Amino acid sequence: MKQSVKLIAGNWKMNGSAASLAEIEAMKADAAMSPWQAEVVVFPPAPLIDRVSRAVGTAPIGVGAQDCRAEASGAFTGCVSAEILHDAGARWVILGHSERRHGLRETDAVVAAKVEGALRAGLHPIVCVGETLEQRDAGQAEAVVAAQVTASLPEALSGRDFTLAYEPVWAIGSGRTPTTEEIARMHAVIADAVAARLGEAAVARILYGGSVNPTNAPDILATPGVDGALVGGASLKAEDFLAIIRAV
Ligand SMILES: O=C(CO)COP(=O)(O)O
Repeated sequence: MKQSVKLIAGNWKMNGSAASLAEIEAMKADAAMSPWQAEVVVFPPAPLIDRVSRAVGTAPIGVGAQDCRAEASGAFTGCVSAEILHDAGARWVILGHSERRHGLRETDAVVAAKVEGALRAGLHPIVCVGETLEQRDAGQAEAVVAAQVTASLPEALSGRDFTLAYEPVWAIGSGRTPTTEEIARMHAVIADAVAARLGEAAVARILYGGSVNPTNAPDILATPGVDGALVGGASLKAEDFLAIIRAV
């Protein structure tokens, strides 16, 4: 059954240092003041996962990684497996982010293999999909996103709890977002594609990501079919991220 609690995920991307632990402390203080209505997870760069996990302690903040290698171990210099991330304290992993699909030419098949790796290691996957501006302008957005969903989700997800994130490539870091009607429509397309791929019983939380900020978060989070947000830039400062968490 789909979790009714919304998920607010903070993707730090290639930002952060030991000084970022102060943001975790600020989040913990806020959570201790009054309970959040959302599930909250932060995704620091891999070398910070251990320290962030320790800083979180028993606070209601999940910790995840921004990517993993599909294999469990081996001669893959510079790569990190889901098992290693789990050992460091991660319980979540973002897979198929557009900055990896487009910047690093990661294919749907590679993403699907990484999802299997995440499940094997006990990490909860957040699989990202989204169209480019060219694809949107050509009227292909829904077909592109549905095809990404179909090809990025392995059979192994049947009956499992997982998360998808709709992140239009043109909305990431641009200050531009689709209208809430466009977001609602695409989330329905994604839900249909999940059902077609994994069966009617399959349900996943579907997040929206791309230029979410404290101002637009209330409308986006109230949009039908939106089960939370994947936040980039606005997750780096506790003040902004907390405003988005409190918008739920
Ligand atoms: O890519 C994103 C989150 O994964 C979105 O980034 P921004 O919120 O900075 O647009």
